[in-house]
Amino acid sequence: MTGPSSPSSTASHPASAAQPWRASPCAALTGAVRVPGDKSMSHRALLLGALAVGRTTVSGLLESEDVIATAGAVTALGARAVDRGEGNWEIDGVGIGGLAEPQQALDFGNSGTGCRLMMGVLAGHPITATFIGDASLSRRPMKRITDPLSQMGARFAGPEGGTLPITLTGANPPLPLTYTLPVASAQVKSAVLLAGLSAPGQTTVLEPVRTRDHTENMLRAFGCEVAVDEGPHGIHAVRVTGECELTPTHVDVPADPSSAAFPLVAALLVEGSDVLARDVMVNPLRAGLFSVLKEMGADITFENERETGGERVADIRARFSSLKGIVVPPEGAASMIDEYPVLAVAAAFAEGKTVMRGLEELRVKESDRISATVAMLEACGAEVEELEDGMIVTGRGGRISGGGHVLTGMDHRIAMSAVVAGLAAENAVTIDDAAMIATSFPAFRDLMTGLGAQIAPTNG
Ligand SMILES: O=C(O)C1=C[C@@H](OP(=O)(O)O)[C@@H](O)[C@H](O)C1
Ligand SMILES: C=C(OP(=O)(O)O)C(=O)O
Repeated sequence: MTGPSSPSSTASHPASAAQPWRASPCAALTGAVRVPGDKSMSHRALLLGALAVGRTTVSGLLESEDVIATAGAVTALGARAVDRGEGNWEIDGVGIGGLAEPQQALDFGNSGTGCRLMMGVLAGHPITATFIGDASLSRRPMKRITDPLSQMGARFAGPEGGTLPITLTGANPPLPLTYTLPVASAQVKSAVLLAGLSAPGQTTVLEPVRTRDHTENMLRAFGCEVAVDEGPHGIHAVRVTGECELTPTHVDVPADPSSAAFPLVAALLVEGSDVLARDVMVNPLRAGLFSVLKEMGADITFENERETGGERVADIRARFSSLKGIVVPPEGAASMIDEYPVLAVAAAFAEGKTVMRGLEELRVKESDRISATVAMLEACGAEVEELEDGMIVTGRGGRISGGGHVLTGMDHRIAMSAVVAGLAAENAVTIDDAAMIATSFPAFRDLMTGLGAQIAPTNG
């Protein structure tokens, strides 16, 4: 690919804005919290709202940097996303095919989901748009998206390696496609389905391993027919029929299980703790962490299980527990893909070996999350072995020493996991930069200190 030169100002967090923190051993964490709205659903609510005809309303939208980048892109494309305060948003949708060419490059900051799903949306629009992001997003692979969307007729210009900046010219109309996912990725699945909305006929994504199905669920809520069936060898086929009209609706976004993981794991590790996380989305394709922790002996209970807006929701209670190491089933990786860094922290406090494999995808997240997690645990005095596709953590069934300094590598989940380690370890843990936490969980420190955590900015 050839195309635009590197963006001039895409790093949302220049080095000068680094925010070093110290997380110190604390007494019991107690209380009830409501972590912010689910990130995956928030991106999708904005995108489907933009593609509907008329006004969609959203409550509980996650107002983090990643999601705000998507809201900005939606508005730059002519579908106004308006903040009505306290997580309530309105999106004035322009209909499938109705988005306008943006005046400037679309900057997705640190967000793989926003960027990749929007590529799918715009692949079905006869317009040209340039996608840029911060240093982390500019390293992440985009060929996984541009390959299927090229088969649908979209054109891409960008660096040979298939990274941002990329200029996309949409197809008019795109061709329907049947596509087998080469990696277990809900972002790739969603990009193809979203492009398929503009295609005359049926677009099918074949999933050898099931991934989060929020795009499918939310498309149904907007009145679009999505068929899911299980074929030979357990391969799931997800089909959308294009050229439909999306009807505006109200989306109520439940709390994000990937964010709830941090206070809940901290409660398991800090002696005497008892924490309740309210309204957490527990879609089985997202809730793998909680099953694994229970298998490790965690005292975790789902209370008040119910359904909200097409998704299962529960209040989750976690109490201090003695954990034991297990072999984490690799086939469940997609259902907890963002939770491995904090699971690895829990494993470091468990008795015995926890084996985590089948995690190649972790190498292409905001950081190389296998290397970054291993380095984090080593800095905190834990025993860990890095594997090509995962890691083995050996715990001694008690507190780890802590006392280390963790490099977060522009990765919010490494930063929050290191904080959890510091709260439960024998000695404080410092992190070089907490700034990225705002990409998914801006209120993290306030929420955690409200439970009794000791987390403070330092002078570096
Ligand atoms: O579709 C989504 O909302 C997401 C899918 C996952 O990425 P992959 O599709 O790359 O696995 C996950 O890591 C990301 O945080 C959110
Ligand atoms: C991988 C993540 O997000 P994204 O791919 O949207 O950047 C994450 O939030 O852990």
